[in-house]
Amino acid sequence: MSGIGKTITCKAAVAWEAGKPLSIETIEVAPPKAHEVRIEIYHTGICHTDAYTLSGLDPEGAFPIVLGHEGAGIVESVGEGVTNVKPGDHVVALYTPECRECKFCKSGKTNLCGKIRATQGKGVMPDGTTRFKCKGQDLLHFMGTSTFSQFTVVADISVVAITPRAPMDRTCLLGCGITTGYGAAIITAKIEKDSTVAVFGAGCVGLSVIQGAVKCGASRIVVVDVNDSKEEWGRKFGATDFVNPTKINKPIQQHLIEMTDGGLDYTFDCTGNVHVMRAALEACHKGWGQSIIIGVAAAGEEISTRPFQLVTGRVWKGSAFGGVKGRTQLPNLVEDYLRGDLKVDEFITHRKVLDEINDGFETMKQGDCIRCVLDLRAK
Ligand SMILES: NC(=O)C1=CN([C@@H]2O[C@H](COP(=O)(O)OP(=O)(O)OC[C@H]3O[C@@H](n4cnc5c(N)ncnc54)[C@H](OP(=O)(O)O)[C@@H]3O)[C@@H](O)[C@H]2O)C=CC1
Ligand SMILES: N[C@@H](CCC(=O)N[C@@H](CSC=O)C(=O)NCC(=O)O)C(=O)O
Ligand SMILES: [Zn+2]
Ligand SMILES: [Zn+2]
Repeated sequence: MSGIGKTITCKAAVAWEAGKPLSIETIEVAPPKAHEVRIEIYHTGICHTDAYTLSGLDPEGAFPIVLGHEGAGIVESVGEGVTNVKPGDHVVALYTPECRECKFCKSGKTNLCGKIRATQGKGVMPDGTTRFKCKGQDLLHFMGTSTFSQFTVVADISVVAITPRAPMDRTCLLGCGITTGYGAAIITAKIEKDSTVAVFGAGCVGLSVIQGAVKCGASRIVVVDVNDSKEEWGRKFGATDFVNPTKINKPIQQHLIEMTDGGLDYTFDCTGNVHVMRAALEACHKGWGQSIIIGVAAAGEEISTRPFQLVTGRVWKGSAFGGVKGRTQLPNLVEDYLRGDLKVDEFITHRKVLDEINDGFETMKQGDCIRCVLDLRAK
């Protein structure tokens, strides 16, 4: 019997309150309203941003909520007026939507879309309500995606159809970490051939920056990480050098400047640590070096440096979702992956089922985890 137009009951990992483990619950997922899409999520990655919001340090974090934003699945049903996807389409959820109509989308200058950002940040659908209920209580949505549920509802501008030839246990990772780092190198920084690059933090995002830097023809790619095991990871993706900042007897920026005849052309913060962000900026070459902040820092954290660093030509930038316009550009990344031009499988170090999601969060805190992919349908 078709469930179209009806409420679906399924399993989800619910974050009832900050700092507590997630709870596997049976929840109700209402049908999609106009310009909304209900997706059966097959696979989702766990990203550090999920842990950040769960920790209570996200100023936009509110509870109870269904977290998760790195998900792939199949469209179950669509609301009135949806034209970009249809039931049966294989899709990736987009926490950075693309409406193609707002000032941001039309600017040609950014991938940030303004159409639903305000409601997304409040954890509700564009009409101000939620589609999730558990034990009679409304649950909030997260980043417009909420992929830690077997079914979710998203705005139609927050989803992109991709080829069904691509396995969803891999394409889910294009919903955040890989796309973010790769795009930050290629789209945000636009690294030129023969450039020198330093990547601070070699997790999924940092390794993806390395992958992008290699694609752009960087001549030298230095990984800076506090964990020595990240040297091998960095080299596997094409890094040429590794420095552990805890094992040198001078500030890391000074060390890098000495290593590279005055500093790097491009540096990337992939840690979320504001002190690392400062070091990354100050490790840039005078006159032209650019530092791109990707890491997410906790509420109350601020960056600082001497203005002289900017006066003398260093540039500080940020990047969300790698500057990638999801509906327009994500299908091409999937094709790149299928052609063997984009590494994705290599990032998956752990696999778990939904019931094991809290182990997945614990695993993520260990240095040997790059990405843990959850299968939401397996037991
Ligand atoms: N802007 C955006 O669109 C996005 C931002 N993010 C953010 O990007 C950041 C990175 O994500 P992800 O790759 O998943 O995270 P990971 O934790 O996997 O990677 C971060 C790496 O940085 C290392 N590290 C920690 N402290 C330092 C330090 N002081 N100097 C150098 N290296 C350090 C960590 O080592 P160890 O493991 O030992 O702690 C780890 O290897 C997070 O803040 C995340 O929230 C993620 C996706 C999208
Ligand atoms: N609510 C958070 C915002 C954290 C943040 O910067 N998120 C990134 C994506 S992180 C993905 O894993 C982002 O896209 N930012 C742009 C945006 O519009 O949110 C906070 O306030 O810290
Ligand atoms: Zn993420
Ligand atoms: Zn828009």
